[in-house]
Amino acid sequence: MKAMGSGVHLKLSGFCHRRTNNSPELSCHSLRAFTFNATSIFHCLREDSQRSKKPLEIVAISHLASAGSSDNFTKTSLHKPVTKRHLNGKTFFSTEAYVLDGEVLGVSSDIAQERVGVLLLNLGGPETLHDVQPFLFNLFADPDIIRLPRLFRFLQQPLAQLISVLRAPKSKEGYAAIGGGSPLRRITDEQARALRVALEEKNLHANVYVGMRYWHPFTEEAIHQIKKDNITKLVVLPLYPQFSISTSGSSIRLLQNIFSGDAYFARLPVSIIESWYQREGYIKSMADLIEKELLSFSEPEEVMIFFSAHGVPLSYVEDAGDPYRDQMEECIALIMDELESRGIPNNHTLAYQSRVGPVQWLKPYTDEVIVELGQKGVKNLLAVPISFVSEHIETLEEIDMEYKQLALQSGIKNWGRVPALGCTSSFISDLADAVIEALPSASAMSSEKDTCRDADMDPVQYAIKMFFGSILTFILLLSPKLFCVLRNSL
Ligand SMILES: C=CC1=C(C)c2cc3[nH]c(cc4nc(cc5[nH]c(cc1n2)c(C)c5CCC(=O)O)C(CCC(=O)O)=C4C)c(C)c3C=C
Ligand SMILES: [Fe+2]
Repeated sequence: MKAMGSGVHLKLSGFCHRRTNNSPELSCHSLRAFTFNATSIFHCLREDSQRSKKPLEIVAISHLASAGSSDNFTKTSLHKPVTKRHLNGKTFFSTEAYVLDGEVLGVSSDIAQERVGVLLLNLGGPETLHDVQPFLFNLFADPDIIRLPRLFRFLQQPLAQLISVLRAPKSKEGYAAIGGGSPLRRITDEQARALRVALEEKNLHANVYVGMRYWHPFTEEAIHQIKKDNITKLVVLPLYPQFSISTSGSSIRLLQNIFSGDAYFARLPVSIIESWYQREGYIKSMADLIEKELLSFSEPEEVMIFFSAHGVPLSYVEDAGDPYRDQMEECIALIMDELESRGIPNNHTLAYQSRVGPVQWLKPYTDEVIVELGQKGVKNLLAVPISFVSEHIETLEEIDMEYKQLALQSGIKNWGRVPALGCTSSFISDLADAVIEALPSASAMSSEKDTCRDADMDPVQYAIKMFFGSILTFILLLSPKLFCVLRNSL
C-alpha cells in the first residue's frame, strides 16, 4: 500500500477500504476486523519510514464526533491520539482516524451507532465481617490463586473451604481494625463514576461497569447488565497497573469463559487493556503523590522511598511466566526516573508484602526489609503501595498499622505513607485516555470454544467430585503435622 503524499510504502496487510453510511462522501479504511491495535500500526508505519529513510508524519485522532467546518488539527506524538471534532472540513462520525501527511489513512467504525461500555475489573472485598469467610472461599476456589496440578483440580473447592475457614479469624481481625469491612466497592464505584465523567469530557459517552472477582458486584452481574444495555463495543480495564496471572489474568480468564458460552459476547468487539503501569499519566500521578508526601518530612532528601507491592508465589514468576515482577520493577524505574527529572534523587527500594501459605513468595519480604533498613540506620521511610490504586486492607491495616509499628520498633523515626491514587483527577483522566486509545483495537474475543466450567457440569459428576475431594481433604487433615503447618502459615 502506498501512503498518500509521502511516497512511503506501508506494509499494512489486511488494511481495507470501506464506505460508511453516515459519511458517504468519505472513503474509509476500517481497522475493525484486524487484531493489531493502533500502537502496532504506528510501529509498523514508523519502521517503514525508518527503513525507507523518508520522513513520516502520523497523526492519530480519536473520537471524531460530527463536525462541519474546517479546522487545523494538532499533530501529536505517535502514542497520544487527540480528540478533535473537525478535520479538513470533512464530517466524521467515527471513533478514530489515522492521518498521514495530512491525508486520512483510516477511519474506523461509526461512533454514532456504537454503545460503548467500559468494564472495570477489580478484586472485591468483604463488606461486613460476616462476608469474610465466603469471600475467602471465592478467592481460594480460584484456580489462578491456588494453582493445583490438573490431576488434583477436584480438590480445589474442598481445599478452598478448608483454607478459608482456617484463614478467616486472622482476616476478620484485619477487617475489624479498618472499620469492619473492605472499602474497595465504594472506592471502585467512585472511580467508575469519575471515569464516566472524564470520558464524557473527552467526547466519549460510555457506560462504566464494575465487575469484582471475589465479591459483589460480581463480574457475572456486570456482564449481565452489559448485555441488557446492548453494549456494542467494550473496553475491559483491570484496575491493577501491573499484570499478574493471579489478578488481571484471573479476571480475564473468567471473562473468556463467560464470553465463550454466549453468542452475544462471542461477537461483541472487546478490547482488553492488560496492564498500564508504563502510562505516562499514571507514572506522573504516582510521582505527584510521592513528591507531595515527601514534603511532610522535615528533611525530604533524607527519606528512603519504600515501594511495597502485593506479593505472588515465586512459582508464578519462575515457572508460570507471570510478568508481574518484571512489570513491577519497570514501573518503579519509571517513577524514579520521573522523580529524578524533577530533582528528587532519593534512595528507594522495593519489597513484597501480604504473603499467604507455606510456599515461597517473591522476595524480599516487606517486613524483613523494614527491619534491615532500621538496622542499617535509615531514619526516614516513606511507604508507597504500588500494586493497587485504591485503599484496602493491605494499605489501611498491614502498612498503616503492622508495618508502621514494626518500622518504629526497628529504629525508624519518621514514617509516612503515600495514599492510593483513588480518584486523583490526573490519574482518572489518563485511564480515560487509555480507554479511548484501546477502542480501535476492539475485536470479537471468543472463538466459541467449549470450556468446561463447574457451573456447566452434570450435577451427578459435580457431586461425585465434591464427595471424593472432601474425603481426600479430610484424610489430609488427619495428618497432624500437615494441619499444624497449614494453620501456622495461613
Ligand atoms: C496486585 C495485587 C494483588 C495480587 C498480585 C494478589 C495476589 C494474591 N492474593 C492472595 C491472597 C489474598 N489476598 C487478599 C486480599 C487482597 N489482595 C489484593 C491484591 C492482590 N492480591 C487486595 C487489594 C486485597 C484486599 C481486598 C480488600 O478486602 O480490601 C486476601 C484477603 C485478605 C487477607 O486475609 O489478607 C487474601 C487471602 C493470594 C494467595 C495471591 C496470589 C496467589
Ligand atoms: Fe491478595
